[in-house]
Amino acid sequence: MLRRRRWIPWLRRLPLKEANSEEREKPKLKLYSYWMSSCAWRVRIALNLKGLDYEYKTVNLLKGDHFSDEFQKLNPLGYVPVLVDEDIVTADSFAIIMYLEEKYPQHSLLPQNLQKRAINYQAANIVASNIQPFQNLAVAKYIEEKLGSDERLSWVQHHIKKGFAALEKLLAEHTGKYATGDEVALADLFLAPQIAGAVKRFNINMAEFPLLEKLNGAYSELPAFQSAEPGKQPDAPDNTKS
Ligand SMILES: N[C@@H](CCC(=O)N[C@@H](CS)C(=O)NCC(=O)O)C(=O)O
Repeated sequence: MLRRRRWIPWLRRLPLKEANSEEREKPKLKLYSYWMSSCAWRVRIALNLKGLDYEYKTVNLLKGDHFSDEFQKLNPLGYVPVLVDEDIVTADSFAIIMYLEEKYPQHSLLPQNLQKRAINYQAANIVASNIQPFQNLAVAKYIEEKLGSDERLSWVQHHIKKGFAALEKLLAEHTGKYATGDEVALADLFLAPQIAGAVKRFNINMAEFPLLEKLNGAYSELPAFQSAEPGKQPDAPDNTKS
């Protein structure tokens, strides 16, 4: 005779319990980063703001780790940063931050106001598309080889100043304590590393860019920004540790 299974109410709770323990065992996020990389720095700020723990994987750009087959499987362009979240691999800081924003919506980086949101996209992309690519290691090295080291510096400075001048105008009517108001948003994650790098690495006089200089002061007081700084990273040389 076929015996009908008795419904045992507590069994219903089992899958939920399993899901919770799986959740706890989830591998941490992995960030492929290099201490000096301004692009990885943007993502480190996003991870900190969202309170996400991650494993730091060093890709030493000066030793050429980014040319290895292993790394190029993660990003065929061979650039840091790359984020691995279980089986999802994302390269490019903008793409990674948008991915984090969707998957981990806590501490949103996108203002509700559409105008502010659009300004955030624009300002972030001025840094990501119209400034940083001109100072990128590979490009700067190429300019130096072709034209010499003086030209390398003036090339980079020219593009930083052009971008900064545009940002000063763009943000003038939107800025508050941070780029587009009194909340930290997407643009700030791109501006902080770019301004700090301009001052420390490329000798830019920020007196020409008072709005950006003021923002830089505000960023330097935020713990999420501080712990993303190059000198705080595990692969930073001892003499740069802060
Ligand atoms: N658009 C990319 C750019 C990535 C990029 O240029 N990364 C730099 C470090 S900031 C890099 O890996 N450079 C290696 C090279 O130039 O060979 C992003 O935002 O992630």
